[in-house]
Amino acid sequence: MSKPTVLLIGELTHTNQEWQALSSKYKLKEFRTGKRDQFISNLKSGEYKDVVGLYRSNMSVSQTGPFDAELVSLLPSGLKWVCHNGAGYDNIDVNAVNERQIHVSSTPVAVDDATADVAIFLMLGALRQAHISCTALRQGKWRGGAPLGHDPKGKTLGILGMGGIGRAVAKRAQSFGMSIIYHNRSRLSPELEGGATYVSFNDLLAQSDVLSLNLALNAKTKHIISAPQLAKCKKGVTIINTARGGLIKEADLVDALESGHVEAVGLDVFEEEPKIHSGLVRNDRAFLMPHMGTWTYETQRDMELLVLKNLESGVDSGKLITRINEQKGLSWANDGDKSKL
Ligand SMILES: NC(=O)c1ccc[n+]([C@@H]2O[C@H](COP(=O)([O-])OP(=O)(O)OC[C@H]3O[C@@H](n4cnc5c(N)ncnc54)[C@H](O)[C@@H]3O)[C@@H](O)[C@H]2O)c1
Repeated sequence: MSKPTVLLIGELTHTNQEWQALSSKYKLKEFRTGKRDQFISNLKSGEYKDVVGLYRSNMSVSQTGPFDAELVSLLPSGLKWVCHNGAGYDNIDVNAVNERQIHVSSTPVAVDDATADVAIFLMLGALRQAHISCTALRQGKWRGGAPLGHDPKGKTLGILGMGGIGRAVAKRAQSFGMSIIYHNRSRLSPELEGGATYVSFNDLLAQSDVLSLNLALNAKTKHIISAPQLAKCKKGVTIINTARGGLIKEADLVDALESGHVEAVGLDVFEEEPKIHSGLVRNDRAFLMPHMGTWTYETQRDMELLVLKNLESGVDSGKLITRINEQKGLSWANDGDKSKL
């Protein structure tokens, strides 16, 4: 029997050996570099017609563009497994893949600690308005007139989206002496809540001293924080976003920051990356990072390994380890015991 064919899209950084080792049981194809036009032409020419599973990532969007309805419609008819590197997968049209019954995995869990670390880093940086003193120091101005910052101790941290990362942020923030409230699609079990208090969305806005966004971006959550929600926040609130830029209407956030209603922000993600609203760049009370949530050796390797494990598990046993939420419970997408993460 011939070996199944799998396709790598984009580069691997830490697991090239593991990928090559798969050649013992699969035929390997690669599209590491190139552009969308070329990828589409390869699809149309039948170069990938035998591919049953593929590896892609948030980074490989620069090679193929998003897996939108156009691209999904051109994927080989025998393709069953799309294994995605990234906890967020807003660059995959979930309706289009579901219509074709293509199974999709992402990389939750592996990203939790590193992204939560960045959320805490941004929170402390924003509370201290660290941008001002760090910039002044390099300009030879020592503290440069930096204002006094704020301690996290005794403050209320509100978490919107209490999934893997939200819970990891909560755990860290508790050790700073913060009280934690959260809002989620559904209330968690006491075990998962870990001492955090479930509140309504409006109460979350009204009671948080620091508001951390930790939910996925989709049609329902786009601009979930814009002018009306910002108006409901406490005056002087600090806003942290490590999830996706499109959750916040950036122009409204800039207005609220300039008026002082929002005292400081800590942002890792932006509405039109890599473009950043000029009102954020010029504001000293904005502590900014260029989407570095999972940017560590250990986490990047763990994520790549998890994608390869999903690919193997899909192709070899017909089950994914970390299937995307939108496919859980669908009759054609049953992972049995495997979907436990
Ligand atoms: N900055 C980075 O580098 C980086 C790294 C990893 C993940 N992320 C982003 O972080 C997001 C969260 O990741 P995760 O692994 O914790 O996801 P997750 O699926 O474990 O958790 C998301 C939570 O949000 C909740 N939620 C969804 N819609 C909601 C709504 N309208 N209101 C309230 N809660 C809602 C869900 O119920 C779930 O509990 C990802 O979607 C991804 O976009 C960013």
